[in-house]
Amino acid sequence: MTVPNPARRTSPRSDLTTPPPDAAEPRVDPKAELDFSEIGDVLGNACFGCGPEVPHGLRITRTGHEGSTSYGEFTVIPEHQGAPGLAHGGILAAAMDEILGTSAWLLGGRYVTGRLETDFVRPVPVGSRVHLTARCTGVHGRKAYMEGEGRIGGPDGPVAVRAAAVFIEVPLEHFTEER
Ligand SMILES: CCCCCCCC/C=C\CCCCCCCC(=O)SCCNC(=O)CCNC(=O)[C@H](O)C(C)(C)COP(=O)(O)OP(=O)(O)OC[C@H]1O[C@@H](n2cnc3c(N)ncnc32)[C@H](O)[C@@H]1OP(=O)(O)O
Repeated sequence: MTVPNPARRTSPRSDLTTPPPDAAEPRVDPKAELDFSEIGDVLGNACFGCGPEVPHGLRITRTGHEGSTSYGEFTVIPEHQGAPGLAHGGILAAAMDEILGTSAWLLGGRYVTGRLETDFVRPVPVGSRVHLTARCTGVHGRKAYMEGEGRIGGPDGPVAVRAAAVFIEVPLEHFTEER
């Protein structure tokens, strides 16, 4: 098994996903917390990240949140493989997108991913339970700066993936207008 080189940098952040010096501290909207599951129900459960019955989906379970920090879990199934026996990197990036997005939506706006940066730190075997954590590191205008990680086997397990992102706040029409 490949082990991460401890001398390697441990943050995936580029300048584009680093909050500017005048970014505001994230403030969670208590109403967003209350309405959170309701919004999900209204939009249906077809989400590849969190839909509980999506065939071969990630079926991420949101296990809680504290401030802008949110937690989730999923199990890597054979259909998530890239190399034999190991999770596909795109699957892990999708999982990070989902948990980072969850933390962004806790801020109270409607957010979409503008940029997602990912470090794949160690391979994730099929059958692994991956524990996801995300948080907001700053807000600047419509941009919410996010970071998070996925750990194997438990909340204190070894880090397998780290991500940093910018989510952009969009109006409702982003989702409803005809294309
Ligand atoms: C999302 C689903 C929600 C379901 C709700 C359920 C309830 C909640 C439950 C659960 C939580 C949700 C979990 C979801 C997780 C998955 C999220 C996804 O995968 S979202 C899909 C992928 N992303 C797209 O499809 C975006 C496609 N792109 C666009 O639509 C546009 O490009 C957009 C909106 C991102 C920006 O376009 P503009 O025209 O509105 O705005 P401009 O002026 O270009 O940018 C505004 C600011 O953002 C910066 N910006 C834009 N793109 C950037 C980028 N790629 N990197 C860095 N900065 C960027 C710009 O530099 C600008 O900054 P300056 O205000 O000037 O300082």
